[in-house]
Order: sequence, then structure tokens, then C-alpha cells
Amino acid sequence: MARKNQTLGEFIIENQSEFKYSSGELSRLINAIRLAAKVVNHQVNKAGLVDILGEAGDTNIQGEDQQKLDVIANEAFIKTLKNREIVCGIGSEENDDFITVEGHNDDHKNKYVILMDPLDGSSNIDVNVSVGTIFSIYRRVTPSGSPVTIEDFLQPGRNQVAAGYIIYGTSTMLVYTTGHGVNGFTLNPAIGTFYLSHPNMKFPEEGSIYSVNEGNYTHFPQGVKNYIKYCQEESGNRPYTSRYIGSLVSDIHRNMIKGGIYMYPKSSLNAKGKLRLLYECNPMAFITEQAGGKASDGYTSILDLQPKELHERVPFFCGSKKMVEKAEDFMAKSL
Ligand SMILES: O=P(O)(O)OC[C@H]1O[C@](O)(COP(=O)(O)O)[C@@H](O)[C@@H]1O
Ligand SMILES: [Mg+2]
Ligand SMILES: [Mg+2]
Repeated sequence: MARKNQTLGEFIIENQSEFKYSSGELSRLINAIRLAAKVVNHQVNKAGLVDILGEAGDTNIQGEDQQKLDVIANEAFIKTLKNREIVCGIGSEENDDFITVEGHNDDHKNKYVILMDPLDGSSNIDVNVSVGTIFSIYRRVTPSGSPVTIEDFLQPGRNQVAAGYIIYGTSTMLVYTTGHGVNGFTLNPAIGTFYLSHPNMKFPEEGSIYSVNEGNYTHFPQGVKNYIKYCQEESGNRPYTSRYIGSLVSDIHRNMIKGGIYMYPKSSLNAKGKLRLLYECNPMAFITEQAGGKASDGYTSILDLQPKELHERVPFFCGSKKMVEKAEDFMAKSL
């Protein structure tokens, strides 16, 4: 039972029994994420003071110039997870291939794989706008005791056992679900403890915020153009507002609290959109559905898509249920 101001540590222990396979392993994994989040938060907060702004000098498999904080966050999460030997594999936006993690006696006994976007919203790092970390957790499908394979990562989002994000913003929050609702915890920086500040988060069914990079408008499919026009002109008696931070985590977090829709459609610039299915869309879709919202590629629920590659991209429509349904209507009508 969620109690306001409960610490994250208490919440994890008190809710462990809710979890079908509860053996404490998932709790230890969430605890490790909590620790890595604090390490990254410390770096993000002092980014301007020490030489960790700007580019790291390498390009990742996405063809993006890695920011120094992309690399720092990636290393912090990988090190924390490896040292605690609680996952058997890690997939990351910043690593070309998945990482196999041996257990204590090189026995590959661990049950979980994690996929992550260690630093989301990289284009906002240098300009002091909120950024995040996104994670998605699955039980492996290959037999324990053998090294993980790509199969363990290419699972439909519906198989996720947990997912969440950390937002490094005006305050630092960790928001996650294990399939029993969504809860948000705020870090008290003075004592380094996360407290339950947002119990049982819910997406309003309807909202008035639309979040899309309108700079790409001319390249969008007709259905998306029609929906944006609807938001701008014909939204009946409620004025819509355009809000776009350019950090997926921050745009969806705001929309979950206020009601809204986030869209990163396909376009003539990006045939499959920009966002990555496994460590951006699936975890945010799981959280959104657990909070009563909806997430699709414009036609199919994100969580029902069968992944084919570690870094594949998909179009993404996510947010308040009625708003996503409206956007899907416009997409269907423009076919
Ligand atoms: O600048 P654009 O094309 O609008 O893209 C912004 C989107 O790209 C992202 O920055 C991609 O994530 P990364 O920063 O992790 O690569 C999202 O957070 C954001 O919503
Ligand atoms: Mg990202
Ligand atoms: Mg990233």
C-alpha cells in the first residue's frame, strides 16, 4: 500500500510480494537503479562546473555525436549493474551490441535483462534543460545458466516486468511501474533519499497539450498534419497549447501530470521516426498504459509490436487516451 513520504527503499520492500516472481532479485535491481540515478544526478547537477558539458568525440550506433554526459551516465549504470550481478544482460542506446553479464561464478544464473537510454534529451544537456534516463526490464526467455542471446532483448513490450524513468529537472524524480500502477519518488538532495511524492500517477483521459517538433511539420504524413491543424484550430471549446521540451522523458512526464499527447511521427526525413522501440518507446508506453493512457505507432499498440533489432526506431504517439485515439482517427482517415 503506497503511503505518502514513504521512502523508495521502504516502498520496494513493502510491495515486493505484489510481484509474481518475487525473489528479491527485482527489488535489488530497482535499488541498483536508484543508486546509479543518484550518481548521474550528482554529475548532471554540477555539469557546468566541471568539464562534462559538450561532445565526447565519438559517434554512437545511431549516428549521433555522443555527449560527455551520455558516456558518463552509460558507464555509471553499467558499472552499478555489473558490480551487483543482478542482470544477465544489458542493452543500451550508447552500445552497439548488448552486454553479457556473468554472474558470481560465471554461471549466468541471473533472470533479468535491462534495456536503457542512459541519458535522454542529450540535445538539452548543454543548455540546462531537464534530461532523463529510461529503463525497461524483462525476464530472460532463454534458459538461465547459459549466456543471454539477442532473443532475450527482442521481446514485445507487453512482456516487460518493470519500466521507469529518472528525470533530472527542477527536482530529481524516479517514476516506475512493475505492472501495479505508476508511482513517482522525489529525491531529497540534502539526505540523498527518494520519497514517495506522486502515488498512483494517472494520465488524465483528455488534455489540451500537444507536444511535437513542429519544425518537421512539412515532412509529416497528412494524418499528422490534419491532427496538428485540429489542435490549432478546431479543438472545440478548449484552446490547445503547444509544449515541446525536446526531452522525451520531460515531455511525457509533464503530459502525464497535466494531460496531453506527445508525438514523434515518421516523416520524409525519418521513415520510421526517431525514437527507439526497446529503450524509449516500450518503457514509456508501459508506464503510460499503467497510468491509464495510450501509446501506439499511429495504428498498433507499441507494447504489441514484435521487435526485430536492438536499435530499431518506430513512430510514437503517446499520452492521454482520448487524444491518442483522436490522432489515430486522423491517421486512419488519411490512409
Ligand atoms: O530534436 P528532435 O528531433 O525534436 O528530437 C527530440 C527527441 O530526441 C530525443 O532527444 C532522443 O533521445 P536521446 O537524447 O536519448 O538520443 C528525445 O529525448 C526527444 O524527444
Ligand atoms: Mg532518448
Ligand atoms: Mg539517450
